[in-house]
Amino acid sequence: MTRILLLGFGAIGRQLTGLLQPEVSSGRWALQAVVRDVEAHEARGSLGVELHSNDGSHSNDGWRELVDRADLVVECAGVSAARDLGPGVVAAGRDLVLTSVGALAYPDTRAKLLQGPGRLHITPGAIGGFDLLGAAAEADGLAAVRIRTRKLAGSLVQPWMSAEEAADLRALRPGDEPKVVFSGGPADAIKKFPGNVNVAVALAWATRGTGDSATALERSLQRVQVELVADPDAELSSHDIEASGPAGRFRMRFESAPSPENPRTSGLTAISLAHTLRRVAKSAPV
Ligand SMILES: NC(=O)C1=CN([C@@H]2O[C@H](COP(=O)(O)OP(=O)(O)OC[C@H]3O[C@@H](n4cnc5c(N)ncnc54)[C@H](OP(=O)(O)O)[C@@H]3O)[C@@H](O)[C@H]2O)C=CC1
Ligand SMILES: O=C([O-])CC(=O)C(=O)O
Repeated sequence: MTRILLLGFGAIGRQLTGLLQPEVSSGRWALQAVVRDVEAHEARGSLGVELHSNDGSHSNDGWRELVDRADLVVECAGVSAARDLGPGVVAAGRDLVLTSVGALAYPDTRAKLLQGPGRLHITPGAIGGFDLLGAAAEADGLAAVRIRTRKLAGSLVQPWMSAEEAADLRALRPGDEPKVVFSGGPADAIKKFPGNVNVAVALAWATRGTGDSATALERSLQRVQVELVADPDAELSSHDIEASGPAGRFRMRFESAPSPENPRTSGLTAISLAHTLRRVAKSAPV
């Protein structure tokens, strides 16, 4: 039996649990999750997942023990949790699947996550086409890579925004002009919008090309251009990717149904994560 430990059990963790029922109900995989408030999660329904607390009252030893007992750890909690707890997972020799890929934009976290001995797996999440983009980048075939993400204005309000900025976003109504809330590189974007632009860092990862992963990603993060748009007419989140260079010109658009539990998260993220887990489990018995 493969023991999978989820870090976080929100919209993605819960949808993922449903998607993994074939493996779970056949007894091949067992799921545990680390949450901050076990009672609150039990009230929402534990979906057959064994819940453990990470509310700060438990010693780090409790978390470490869970990691040691797991075959694979899957982060789906957020950039901050990924930065705090991810490095310890790979240092303990466990494989880690990262959903909050934005954690890789921080040089210190990136170095630790890529250091091993546990292996780091990146899920493409709410976007795709990484096979094509990765191949083109490896052949030095890309000179420019852009992503434009559109989301409902309310889902882009951040704690650091002034009351006026937040109110302006919330006041956007269908028919109003879309508002560009960020334009720049993925590293700055993820600092400002940690729950919205993990895809931009994942795109940089996919197009890093060859060579040492940390250095290649650093270069790739400089190349990717991000635009984040509050779109009052958006019914779904969308991601438009354009990559061009000697290999050609590639355009892709992703518009997935929202997560059933969190309208700011694309439902494709958990679907993609389930696929990543199956691929990881097949490539190496964890
Ligand atoms: N790569 C991609 O394409 C995408 C990546 N993401 C990433 O996935 C993350 C999760 O998304 P989603 O499931 O929609 O978000 P949710 O807010 O629905 O769920 C996140 C869960 O993680 C829990 N959590 C946060 N920190 C910790 C911690 N230290 N220990 C234990 N649990 C913790 C939260 O607990 P609590 O309820 O106590 O707050 C919450 O239940 C996003 O923040 C984003 O970083 C999201 C969308 C796409
Ligand atoms: O779910 C999405 O559409 C993308 C997202 O939030 C992220 O990349 O952080």
